[in-house]
Amino acid sequence: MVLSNRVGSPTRTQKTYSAGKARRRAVERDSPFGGMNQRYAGRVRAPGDPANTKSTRQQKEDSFKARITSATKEMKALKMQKALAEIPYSRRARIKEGIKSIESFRQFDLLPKIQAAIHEDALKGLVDVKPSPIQSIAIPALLGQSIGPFTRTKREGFQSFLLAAETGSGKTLAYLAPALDSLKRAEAEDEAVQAWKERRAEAKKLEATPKYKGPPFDEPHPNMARPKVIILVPTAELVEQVGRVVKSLSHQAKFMSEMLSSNLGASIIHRNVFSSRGVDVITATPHLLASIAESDPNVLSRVSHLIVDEADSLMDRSFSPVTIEILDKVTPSLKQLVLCSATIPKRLDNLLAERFPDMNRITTPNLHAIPRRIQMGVIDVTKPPYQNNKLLACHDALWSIAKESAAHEGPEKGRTAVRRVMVFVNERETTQEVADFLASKGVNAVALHRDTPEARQSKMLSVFTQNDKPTIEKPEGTQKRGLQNVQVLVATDLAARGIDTLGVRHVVLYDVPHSTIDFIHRLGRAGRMGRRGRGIILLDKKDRRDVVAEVRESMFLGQALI
Ligand SMILES: Nc1ncnc2c1ncn2[C@@H]1O[C@H](COP(=O)(O)OP(=O)(O)OP(=O)(O)O)[C@@H](O)[C@H]1O
Repeated sequence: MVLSNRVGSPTRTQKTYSAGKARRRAVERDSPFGGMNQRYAGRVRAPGDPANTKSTRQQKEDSFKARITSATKEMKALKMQKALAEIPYSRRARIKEGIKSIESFRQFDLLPKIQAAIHEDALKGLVDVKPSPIQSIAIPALLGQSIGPFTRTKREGFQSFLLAAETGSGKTLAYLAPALDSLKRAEAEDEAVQAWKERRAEAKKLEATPKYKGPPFDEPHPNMARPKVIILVPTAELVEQVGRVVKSLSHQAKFMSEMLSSNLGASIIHRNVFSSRGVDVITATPHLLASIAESDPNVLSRVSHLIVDEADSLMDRSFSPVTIEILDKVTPSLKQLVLCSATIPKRLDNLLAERFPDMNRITTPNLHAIPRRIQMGVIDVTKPPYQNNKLLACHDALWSIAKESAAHEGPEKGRTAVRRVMVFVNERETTQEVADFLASKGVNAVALHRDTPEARQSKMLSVFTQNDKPTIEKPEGTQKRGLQNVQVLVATDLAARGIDTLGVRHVVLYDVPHSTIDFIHRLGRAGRMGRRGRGIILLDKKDRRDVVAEVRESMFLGQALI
């Protein structure tokens, strides 16, 4: 018995069979049904194609690459309504390289008082402060300084910019610092304001003397009710949030700011904006500002900087008429228009290309990618023990968060950290249903939606925006007690845009979001500015598993969603 040394080679029958198979395949490929039921989309080469002369190895490599690209394209085409504009990876790499050279805010041509306000007020308490990627690119570009990946932009008419960066990446400071810098420089050159300041300083000195009996200084400020910088945001909460940052910078940088939202009563708005004090910066919702401008057109007569934060919302169908109306009114005096957003939906992309073809688009390398520091887990609600009971699954998700927190020994013995969790749903009605169910199980849960009174909305959200680390006495034993250390806000997309939820590490996606844009905004409430975060998504039978799988894969690979 001798073993054959040709055991690896195909037999004659096998050879004939393979040749036949190859021939049949070639015929099928050219038939009207060619290309169907194939594992990979192949490429039929015509005789004489230069690719035929490539080495076998090269051909194999090419076909592998083609297979991967076509498989990825096919997969991407399947999903998510292709809602987001695509940004080529070559451009992202170029920007990433440019950012490396920026290590400190001191590298920017910002006035010393603005630098001081950033370090000592806006980012107070943080050590080793470094500009975030969007700040590294946007601040020099808006200042017209040639450092980083963007070169100096041309200055004629008004300049327009789009700042697009991930959620929680410091966009507010990226647009505020250059706008305030420009405001202070213009003020230094404004003779009327300087003369008024001198007169006021003298009058104040006089008023401080004990013998002075005359009237107090009440000469109107030259900028009375005529702001130079306007920041538009979509909701009253954001007016307060952004307005607070502006106010914090105003102490050192010395300017006057106001907030306009329906949360503040109409009389307060009237008293503040039309008082004899000047106002330099206004943070407002578009509708309120437009209605004030209607009664007094002078309000918008000297605006040099218009900032549209959350531009993907403010340029959508419901807001865009009023946003554009304000833009048209400020255009004669405008120097810079800045649109700011965490996502560039295709619709916004097209609108900008049409209306502002010369817009400077400033995007970060990781735009549209959910950071890898956010983990996402999935609970399949169709499986036991849930049997399509989503409410139960949501309760269990919170239970696992509570347990994880209780297991973590905090700095104080016998105490456990309180976890603030945001649960996002698609429909307003579901918020109350979920909150009521959780409350019936002893969870501290509240519902927030468009019908919640605005003052109450702010109060609810304020718990989740605090950057503190509350603790409670460590619960023992029963499940009910275990859930005392979670605080839950059940909300619609209303709470998903722009709110700086620094106190949130966990987000539960009760419903699968309608688009990648909503995925980005909702998951973006956790893991802000370099922090870690966790998302849990509940999948029921009507949900698109392929979409969720793809989002998870993109998150794992650190790739942009489309
Ligand atoms: N350079 C920095 N270093 C550390 N923290 C920063 C820096 N810049 C801003 N922050 C902090 O990061 C947090 C998020 O900033 P901000 O709200 O501006 O993010 P955003 O990009 O506007 O988010 P969103 O897209 O959700 O609106 C804030 O609490 C802010 O104080």
